[in-house]
Amino acid sequence: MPSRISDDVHQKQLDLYTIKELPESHAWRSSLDHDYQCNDSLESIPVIDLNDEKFAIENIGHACKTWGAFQIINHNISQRLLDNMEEAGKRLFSLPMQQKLKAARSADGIAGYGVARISSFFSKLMWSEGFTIVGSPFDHARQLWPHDYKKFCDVIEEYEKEMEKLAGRLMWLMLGSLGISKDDMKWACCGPRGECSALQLNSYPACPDPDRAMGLAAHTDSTILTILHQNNTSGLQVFKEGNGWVTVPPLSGALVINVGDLLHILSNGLYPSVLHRAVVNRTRHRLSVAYLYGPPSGVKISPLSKLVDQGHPPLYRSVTWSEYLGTKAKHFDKALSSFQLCAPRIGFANPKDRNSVQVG
Ligand SMILES: C=C1C[C@]23C[C@@]1(O)CC[C@H]2[C@@]12CCC[C@@](C)(C(=O)O1)[C@H]2[C@@H]3C(=O)O
Ligand SMILES: O=C(O)CCC(=O)C(=O)O
Ligand SMILES: [Fe+2]
Repeated sequence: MPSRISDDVHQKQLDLYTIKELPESHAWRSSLDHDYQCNDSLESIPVIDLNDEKFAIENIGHACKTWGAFQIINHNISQRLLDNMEEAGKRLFSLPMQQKLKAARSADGIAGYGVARISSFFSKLMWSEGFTIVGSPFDHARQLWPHDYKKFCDVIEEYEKEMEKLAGRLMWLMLGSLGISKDDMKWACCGPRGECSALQLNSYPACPDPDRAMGLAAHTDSTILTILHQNNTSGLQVFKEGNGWVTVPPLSGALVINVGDLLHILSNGLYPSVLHRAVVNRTRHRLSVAYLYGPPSGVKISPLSKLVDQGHPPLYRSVTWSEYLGTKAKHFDKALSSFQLCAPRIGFANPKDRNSVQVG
């Protein structure tokens, strides 16, 4: 695993839209590096129709076990809202750099504009910029558009509201496929939970040397589940044991669902969190919006008692979301295993370091 690197370069955000040649600071590898290649010839993550709930539960269970990710269609999020969200992201990232920096994420903060938070674990920089929203985007939006922030705030508010409903529904479908009911997990049924999520807007400008660059390095999300909207440009890849890296093709109107580390813990390792990354492209700008869904802040997450017995001891100790996020921020891909109680039954362990920098 890369250890945390603390130098100045990670605080700097270059204007990637104007660079004509890949700088050494962003060159992750030689274009001949086989570890980087992706294997798209076989299969991709399942596409599940939520209109057919009975089939959906079965298919979701299978997808969570085998891929840790799937796409959904007929999810009831309107195309209008997805388009508006994409438009809001474009409007944000196309601002001049000095304007975007007015909403920069502070050194110890979570929300705002900046390089990928996981950058500090790598010696090379990623070919992307991000904007994180936790709760209301009002303060940052006002800094970005002092006279015209309402449009952005309205879209974000509607998007967060709709995503929260969808995330709750998906959580029950995913847990339902393990035989878990609302009675087994009382904490998840309580009232409004606006504070249990974050919205991450990612922008990947066209890159002059995409084979040597990295959009967003391989990681798992520290969530129960993540709902990802990608524009019509591919870039997201998921890692499947036995297959390697597999592209998730953008399907118009579909949303990508990732199993996060907290569902990995809740399911006692039955639904492993998915390792994923974003690669970049020579000609097209890519945009993605991730809705990161977690439990209410005070709730302790541990393997669900229904999934634990003498033959299946709990594999993880309990942890709150904020404790987990803190551990992830410090230890990155060692976070999950640091909560492990004993050796896992299934094949999952910390993946080999697939982000290692090989220059040459
Ligand atoms: C709720 C969160 C998950 C996240 C850290 C954060 O506090 C807000 C940003 C999230 C994100 C998005 C990109 C990938 C990721 C690993 C990162 O660096 O920032 C995730 C974080 C996470 O899941 O740990
Ligand atoms: O851009 C993508 O497809 C991936 C984004 C992502 O993994 C994230 O925001 O956590
Ligand atoms: Fe992610």
